[in-house]
Amino acid sequence: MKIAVLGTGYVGLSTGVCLSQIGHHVTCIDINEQKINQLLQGISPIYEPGLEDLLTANMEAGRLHFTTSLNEALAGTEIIVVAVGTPQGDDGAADLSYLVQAAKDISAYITSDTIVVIKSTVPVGTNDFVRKMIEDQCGFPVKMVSNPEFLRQGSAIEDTMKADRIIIGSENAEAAGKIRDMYQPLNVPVILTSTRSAEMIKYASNAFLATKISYINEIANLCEAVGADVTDVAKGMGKDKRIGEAFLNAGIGYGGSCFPKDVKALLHTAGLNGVEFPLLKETIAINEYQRKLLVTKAVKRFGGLKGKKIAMLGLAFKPETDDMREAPSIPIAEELTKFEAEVVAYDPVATENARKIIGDKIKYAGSIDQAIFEADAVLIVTEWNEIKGMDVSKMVEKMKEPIIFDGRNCLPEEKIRACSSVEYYPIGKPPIII
Ligand SMILES: NC(=O)C1=CN([C@@H]2O[C@H](COP(=O)(O)OP(=O)(O)OC[C@H]3O[C@@H](n4cnc5c(N)ncnc54)[C@H](O)[C@@H]3O)[C@@H](O)[C@H]2O)C=CC1
Ligand SMILES: O=C(O)[C@H]1O[C@H](OP(=O)(O)OP(=O)(O)OC[C@H]2O[C@@H](n3ccc(=O)[nH]c3=O)[C@H](O)[C@@H]2O)[C@H](O)[C@@H](O)[C@@H]1O
Repeated sequence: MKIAVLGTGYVGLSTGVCLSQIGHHVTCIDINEQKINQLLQGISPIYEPGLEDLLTANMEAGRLHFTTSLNEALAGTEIIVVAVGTPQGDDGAADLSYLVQAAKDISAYITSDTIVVIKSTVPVGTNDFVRKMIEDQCGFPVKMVSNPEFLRQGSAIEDTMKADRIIIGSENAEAAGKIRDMYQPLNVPVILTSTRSAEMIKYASNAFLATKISYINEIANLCEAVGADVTDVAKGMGKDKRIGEAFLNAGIGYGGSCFPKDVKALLHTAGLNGVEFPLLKETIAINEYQRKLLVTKAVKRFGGLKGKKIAMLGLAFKPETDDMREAPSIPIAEELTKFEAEVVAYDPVATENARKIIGDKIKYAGSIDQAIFEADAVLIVTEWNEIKGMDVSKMVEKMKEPIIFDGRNCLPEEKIRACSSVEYYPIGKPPIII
């Protein structure tokens, strides 16, 4: 099939690469010339394991193309997949301005046979609204399909090629069937729904996962108060198949480009429709509290942070990505500087992106050793393998005081116990003090 993908972010690129990998001819288009120039050289503009290899292989095989030209991408194409950003607007609602522009862009090129697939995460009713917009401009009925994406950054390719399910929402059975055929080589279970249900499935899934995280974080806070261990509690809960083990890692709250904005957008949709949804309000409130928890703990331990050298290990919102959108490291750095601490941060790949957001109110180190040298405390913010694998006994020897606040519960207990002197404060577990 001949397919065009609008947007070369995490979703557009992963979709383009995976559809070409299963034999389709795909042209990806972006308004960002710099991204397209990089892609034309076979360079991925984002850090995503495995992406660049598949990108270059499919380009060399002649199945994957990149352009900034609407005409080149859209003329004569059978399927147009829209994967542009839908960031958070000022009022918490999804900002649909990129989508509206994309709809205007494509309406000049589509025919009555073209299928328009919206893969971006969009509020319920958006497919109907976009269809009307395009139909008003082109003057014939348009075949729309809602096909939300469920990939995670850091495992985008694996998640796309081996998805748990593919949601195809459409009021047009022929269009839905064609999109099912498009994905057929992936051999993944397909669920056919209305467009509105498909749109809702995406938000309901993300909000549920975010709520699961806030729930375990609240249990963690209670575990600390009563002397229980949240890791054991989560393990014990997760073995119940009705609960499941995934997304029960307590920590410093969820971040990233989607959970924070999607939970708020769903709450906004609820409000517009007269549904209060207090559960989601609590999910957000718990997350806000959790994001600052490491600083709260450090302030409690030291009685104040003025002049203390604090090493932040990890900046990206999660490992295996250089994405800093809504990363907990941002409010943590802000809080630490508010308390006049001297902050030195290290991240294996996200430093450049972090510098653009956090700026020079903190220092950036080129290695873990540099960051922790003579530090009064270490705050573990992202559980990169390099950070999990550190030699903790050697590390604490280089610090002024051997104090560690582990926001991801990622350092193995035996490594802590092997230290001759340490104060280790995890989340939702008793501290280890030697
Ligand atoms: N990042 C993720 O892990 C996931 C994101 N999503 C959703 O997918 C959508 C896209 O997300 P990301 O890929 O992270 O976005 P992104 O912000 O990384 O990339 C979006 C791209 O679209 C381009 N763009 C904007 N307007 C355009 C137009 N008119 N024509 C062509 N290109 C245009 C931008 O230049 C940018 O390169 C969002 O709705 C997001 O909520 C869904 C699942 C996972
Ligand atoms: O809509 C989206 O953009 C995507 O959002 C998330 O994917 P992603 O944001 O890439 O990353 P996750 O692995 O879900 O982690 C999100 C945040 O939750 C945190 N988290 C995750 C799991 C957990 O047990 N505990 C926890 O604190 C992570 O540290 C991270 O900050 C969803 O997992 C994807 O299914 C969805 O497609």
